[in-house]
Amino acid sequence: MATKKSDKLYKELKNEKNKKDAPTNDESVEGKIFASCSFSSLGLHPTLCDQLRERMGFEVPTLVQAQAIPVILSGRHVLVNAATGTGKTVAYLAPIIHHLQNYDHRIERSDGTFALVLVPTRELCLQVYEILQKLLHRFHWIVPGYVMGGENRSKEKARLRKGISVLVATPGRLLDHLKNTSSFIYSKLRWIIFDEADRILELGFGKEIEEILDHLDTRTTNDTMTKHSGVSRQNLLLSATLNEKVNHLAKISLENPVTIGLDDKTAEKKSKIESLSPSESDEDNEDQYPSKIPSSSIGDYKVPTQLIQRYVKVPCGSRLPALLSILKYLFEREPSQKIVVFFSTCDAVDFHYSLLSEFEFSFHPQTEAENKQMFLGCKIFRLHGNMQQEDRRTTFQSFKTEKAALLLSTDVAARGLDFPNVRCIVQYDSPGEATEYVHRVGRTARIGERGESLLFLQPVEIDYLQDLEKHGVSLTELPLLSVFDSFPLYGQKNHIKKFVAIESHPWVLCLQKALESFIMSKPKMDKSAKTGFCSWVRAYTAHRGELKKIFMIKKLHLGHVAKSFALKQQPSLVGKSYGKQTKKRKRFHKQGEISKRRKVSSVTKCRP
Ligand SMILES: Nc1ncnc2c1ncn2[C@@H]1O[C@H](COP(=O)(O)OP(=O)(O)OP(=O)(O)O)[C@@H](O)[C@H]1O
Repeated sequence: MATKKSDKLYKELKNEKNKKDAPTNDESVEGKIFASCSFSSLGLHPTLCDQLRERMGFEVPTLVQAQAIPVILSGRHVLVNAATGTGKTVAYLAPIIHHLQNYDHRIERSDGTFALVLVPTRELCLQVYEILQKLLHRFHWIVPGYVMGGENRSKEKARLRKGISVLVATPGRLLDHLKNTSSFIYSKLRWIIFDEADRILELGFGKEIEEILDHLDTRTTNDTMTKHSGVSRQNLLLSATLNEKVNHLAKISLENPVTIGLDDKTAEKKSKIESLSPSESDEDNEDQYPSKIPSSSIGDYKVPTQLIQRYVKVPCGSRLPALLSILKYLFEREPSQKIVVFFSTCDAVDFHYSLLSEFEFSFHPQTEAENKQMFLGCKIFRLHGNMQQEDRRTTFQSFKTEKAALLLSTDVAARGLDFPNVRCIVQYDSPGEATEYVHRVGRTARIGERGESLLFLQPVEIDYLQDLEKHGVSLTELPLLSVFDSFPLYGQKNHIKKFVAIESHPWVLCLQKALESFIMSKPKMDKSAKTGFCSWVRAYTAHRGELKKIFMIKKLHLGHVAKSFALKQQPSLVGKSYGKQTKKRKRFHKQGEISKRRKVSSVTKCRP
């Protein structure tokens, strides 16, 4: 029951942030989303422009589209780095469709695949495929298709045999078909696009990508030559966080690429040109377009300028009541919205999903039983990599169409997914790498819309803010006590001392107690909480590099971690089962399964 007082607090925070972020003249270009030109002035075919307007509702191109489309039309290899939600998908699909529909001889299914879009996740694969379908509505002879993990191989083989002109794929399954589906024709392949290129590599697909490039005979033998002959090839790499990790991929797949958005000065210059004709864009300016990602791009990541980014400092033992209170507060402030909460593991998603779907609470204990109601009244979804493919697909589609809902997810939803009307991103478990922070928050504030994000940090993790700062990302604090104060307890508003600690706030104590009783009364939930706890601890110890110094399990009180899963047990009790699992794992490793297991666990964490 968020009150007017807290609404006022929110508005004040927002105004403060807006004042701070009000664009100066210099920044206005950066904050701008749309270009002041038309799709047709970029050189796209009139039918495609009609399609963009009528079917997609796109009147004018975004800035990145205005910059990228002419260059891609010109046939140059391209690296695109632009903030999340700025329209990169259409930026690469539109020029490809333009060329395909323009061929002298209409392309046929028997010609096989002309364009290949590689994406890191299944959901992104489906999303790109759907956009492709819309764009191809009037070009029925150009056939879109997809292949991805979790789908029926034989059905995919049959579709490939018939012929797919533009194929969207996840790397593993694509490689499988390249090796095993002899009827898959790709001799006329002209485009390879790596959407979310850095993530494809982070997920450990580097080897697969090299093998794919070898199969497609498209790997560069040196900086300027490709092995293939005949069809001219054009490769494109895109992400909001292209960084030095992509250099190797860029080197082996791109020839003299044009870089868009990597160097702010170049981007600004290009944005002023806006409608650049293909002939003006290329060869003469080769020096301007290095094949290596410039180091200036490595420091700062681009987040949407209108995004309000905040953090809350929450002691470990109060994390769960804090999460529930914030979610309730956000939905009461704006009932018709969507919120995504990110967790570090599949088990943590499952636990919180069951909890939030079942937890009832009485805000007026005097009349307890009859007055119990669901703590959150909204629809709740979950998404992670251990779910059945069909459930993943249903969740993805349903959450897209819902007007108000909550999605609990692992990083499987962090990249590229475009859910309309998501107003807030909550990062309950910290993302680790700054790149993942950027992509997670990028699920809101898309295409110039408003959005806010909230990062949960424990007091011992506060240095993570400095790590984000290094990448040009700065956050302001949300005063959590004001959120708690907004909840009436025992039928009245709290009248508590002003500077009470979070963990001793009456609302927090009351909610924690109710949560613990609830978990104790449900053996299934109790089991799920313990599993969630164990995998959470494991994930916490998996932070890499510099982040290891910030996210140190040794600094945490495991009893408080257990509390954050509403577990009353002493940590030793829960710790025993964790210990047992660790021992079991060690035995398993000794039996020579180590490499296989590592692969599985990294998949569970990274491709969750
Ligand atoms: N020219 C346009 N006019 C209006 N809306 C557009 C335009 N181009 C794209 N969009 C919409 O903008 C949203 C974001 O597009 P898209 O998913 O391609 O962004 P992105 O830059 O790839 O984001 P991410 O980096 O998160 O993958 C989508 O809902 C898309 O339909």
